Amino acid sequence: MIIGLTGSIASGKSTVSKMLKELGYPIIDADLVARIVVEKGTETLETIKDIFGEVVISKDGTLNREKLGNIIFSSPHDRKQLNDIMHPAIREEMLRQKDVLLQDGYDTIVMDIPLLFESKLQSYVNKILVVTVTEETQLVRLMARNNYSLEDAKARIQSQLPLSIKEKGADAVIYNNGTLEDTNEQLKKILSIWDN
Ligand SMILES: CC(C)(COP(=O)(O)OP(=O)(O)OC[C@H]1O[C@@H](n2cnc3c(N)ncnc32)[C@H](O)[C@@H]1O)[C@@H](O)C(=O)NCCC(=O)NCCS
Ligand SMILES: Nc1ncnc2c1ncn2[C@@H]1O[C@H](COP(=O)(O)OP(=O)(O)OP(=O)(O)O)[C@@H](O)[C@H]1O
Repeated sequence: MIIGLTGSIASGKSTVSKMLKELGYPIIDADLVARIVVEKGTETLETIKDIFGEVVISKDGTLNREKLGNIIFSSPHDRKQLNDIMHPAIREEMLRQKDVLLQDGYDTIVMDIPLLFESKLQSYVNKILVVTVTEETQLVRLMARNNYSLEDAKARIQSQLPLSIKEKGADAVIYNNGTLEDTNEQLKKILSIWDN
């Protein structure tokens, strides 16, 4: 079974992903894959440089993530351009990692895909698990974790589909406003139902 783990920025995907890893599930992390495909020397990074200019490349030749993030999170047009460049490479690498895990004998794999709904990847997974929080909780945690201003935090939240829509498209929802123990209990209950 392929579980698609998603939510929105700072809703708690990585937190739940860590819990899944501790329970022995292999994880394919789209955000990590998104870092692999733009490593120094990749074709994808060259294309990003051609489109967005040297301004998004640091002195050591690596991607200046903060500069590119500031550009794309405030411009839907630039964000679409970046997605068109990066998403095919991300999908290819995620599917490669999935095949390796299936060959290694895993029968349940977790794909942590923040943009599962935005990129219409529902057909890549068998079950969709959405981690959701209230907007207030999301803002507070995002600003605390990344030291973003309220404006930057809101720009990033608004660059993704609302959690209310994702909850409707989920096979199961984890409400992550409480304690980590509470979230863990919800996760284990969902897995016990799915694993039967
Ligand atoms: C623009 C980049 C370089 C900024 O890097 P930075 O380290 O500052 O942010 P990070 O990667 O941790 O992403 C922050 C949050 O934004 C989300 N996010 C990333 N890209 C996008 C996007 N194109 N649209 C909406 N949300 C996004 C991430 O899932 C995460 O929740 C980076 O976000 C990126 O490469 N984005 C394009 C690739 C992508 O779409 N990744 C999502 C995989 S599903
Ligand atoms: N139940 C919780 N109680 C308190 N803090 C939490 C809880 N869940 C997550 N957090 C904290 O909130 C922040 C966001 O959580 P996390 O990084 O798991 O979200 P995410 O969805 O993976 O975010 P991103 O999409 O940006 O990677 C982190 O600092 C995390 O430690």
